[in-house]
Amino acid sequence: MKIMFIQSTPPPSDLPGAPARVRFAELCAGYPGRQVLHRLTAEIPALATTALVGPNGSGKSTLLGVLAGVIRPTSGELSRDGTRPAFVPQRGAVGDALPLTVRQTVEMGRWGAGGLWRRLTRRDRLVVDSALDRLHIGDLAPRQLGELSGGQRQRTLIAQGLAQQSDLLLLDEPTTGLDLEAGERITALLTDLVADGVTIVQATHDLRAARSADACLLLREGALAGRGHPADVLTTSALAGLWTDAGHPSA
Ligand SMILES: Nc1ncnc2c1ncn2[C@@H]1O[C@H](COP(=O)(O)OP(=O)(O)OP(=O)(O)O)[C@@H](O)[C@H]1O
Repeated sequence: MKIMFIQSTPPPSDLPGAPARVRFAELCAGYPGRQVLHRLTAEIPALATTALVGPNGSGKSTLLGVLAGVIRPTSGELSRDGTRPAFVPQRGAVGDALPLTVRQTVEMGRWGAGGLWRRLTRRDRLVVDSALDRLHIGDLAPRQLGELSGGQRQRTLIAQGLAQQSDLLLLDEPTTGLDLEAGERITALLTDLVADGVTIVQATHDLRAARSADACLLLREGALAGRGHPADVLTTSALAGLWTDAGHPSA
């Protein structure tokens, strides 16, 4: 898919030698009456993990929304070939009170393949089983979402994303609020998914997770404050400058 608003030169590569899964140039986007993203030019390398980092309100979720195709750019150029992206929302955005089991939650990932509430096919059920296994939550399948720990719920949401069988997985804060071990398990899992052919983009306040990514986009007030390898982007001085007034991310 390619949306063109303004012609501009292609952006340089964030991972030298790596093909891009998504490119955008001079991209502007936001909400009615409120522009949030200002002239972003970057690319998301294919078969790699990219971390979107920045203070609260810097536009990370909005950029994920643009990449997911649910927020339409107001100007600029966006090119995202390949399958429809799968979006994994913030854990907190999924209500505790929803009367859904883990399995039903993962099955919702198949709705896009054939519409709401349709009967699942045998193939759908196999895809769901495989996503549950991949996230090691097969034994939790009958449990209610509201009974799960933060890490278990996060794995359920990622399984729902995997069930969409997209080659582009967009995650909003997948490790934020988890303890060290649960966060590291999620990070390791995302790395494994890349080896399976998936391109990962995650918005995160978790600097450990961001530093283990292959590429990083640093946002400040909706503009790009840095892009490239996390070691080059997430420097002490860059972070100190960004978070002076905005509180600190988790180291
Ligand atoms: N639905 C909306 N309508 C209007 N403005 C919005 C909407 N969603 C977010 N915003 C505004 O857009 C700006 C960027 O928000 P966004 O959620 O993209 O930031 P973020 O970097 O993901 O923040 P956080 O780290 O707190 O999740 C904020 O000023 C926010 O108030």
